[in-house]
Amino acid sequence: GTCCSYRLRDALHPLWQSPLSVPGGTRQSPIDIQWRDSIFDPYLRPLKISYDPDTCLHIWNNGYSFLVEFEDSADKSIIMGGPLENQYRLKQFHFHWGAINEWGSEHTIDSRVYPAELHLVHWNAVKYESFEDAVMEGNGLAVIGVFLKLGAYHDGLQKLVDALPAVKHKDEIVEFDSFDPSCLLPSCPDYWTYAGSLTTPPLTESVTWIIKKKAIEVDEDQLEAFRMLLFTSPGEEEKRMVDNFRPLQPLMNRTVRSSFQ
Ligand SMILES: NS(=O)(=O)c1c(F)c(F)c(S(=O)(=O)CCO)c(N[C@H]2CCc3ccccc32)c1F
Ligand SMILES: [Zn+2]
Repeated sequence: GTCCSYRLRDALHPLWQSPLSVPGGTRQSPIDIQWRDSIFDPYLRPLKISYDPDTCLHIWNNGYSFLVEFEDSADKSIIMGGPLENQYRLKQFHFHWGAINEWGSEHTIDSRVYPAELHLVHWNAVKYESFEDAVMEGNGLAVIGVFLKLGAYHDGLQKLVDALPAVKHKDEIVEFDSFDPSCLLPSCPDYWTYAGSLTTPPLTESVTWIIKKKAIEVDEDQLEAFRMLLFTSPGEEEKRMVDNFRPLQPLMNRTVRSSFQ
């Protein structure tokens, strides 16, 4: 029956590329966000997001996920406000997803798992010279997380979905232009925020996480398109790119703040 295959699936599902836990880590990600334990912070400002579609460079399968990278040599695609002291530049966005719709997101809300999660990765270009420097600093990065749930077809996502066959294998890359990722954000401004880490190597504790309360809806075919990507290079034995999420990490001595009551 399906139940045992789930258990089997769970037991077999490959550990995400990063170690389960980081020795000495006190602010690791992802976490389960308990809505009732989050604290409304009236001093949290609205998040200001301004992306320039002309900074969009290419879409790339790097063997972990597929990502869309942006030209970040100027303050063209930026976020500010919210919990952030400075302006952060968009570097890339990528997704995490499961082999089936029952799991796939990295963060969870009251233990609810979503089939996928979008991450928009930004770096503090006011304080640091480069993304690589910012990755090592406590206030270096800001990642916006958006949950994807099964529902209506998502028009904005389709341009990405249509490009995926061209990056089926690891290290395939294609030009991708004039895409504005704000079309992937829910219209509701509400978010949670907490101090965390990258969820892939180098797992540095340099991320201010901003997790949107509202999920965006995508349809089954769009989710399935993610699952036809491969972790493997051409010529290697094919391994489907699925379950590329890190397990939940302990909250330890952290508070999750909400921008809403
Ligand atoms: N969930 S997450 O937001 O922590 C996160 C990822 F999950 C993820 F897969 C990637 S990656 O670029 O695809 C793989 C390399 O780490 C990055 N990329 C970042 C991490 C390190 C690094 C170095 C250069 C460019 C981008 C990144 C990432 F920030
Ligand atoms: Zn991610």
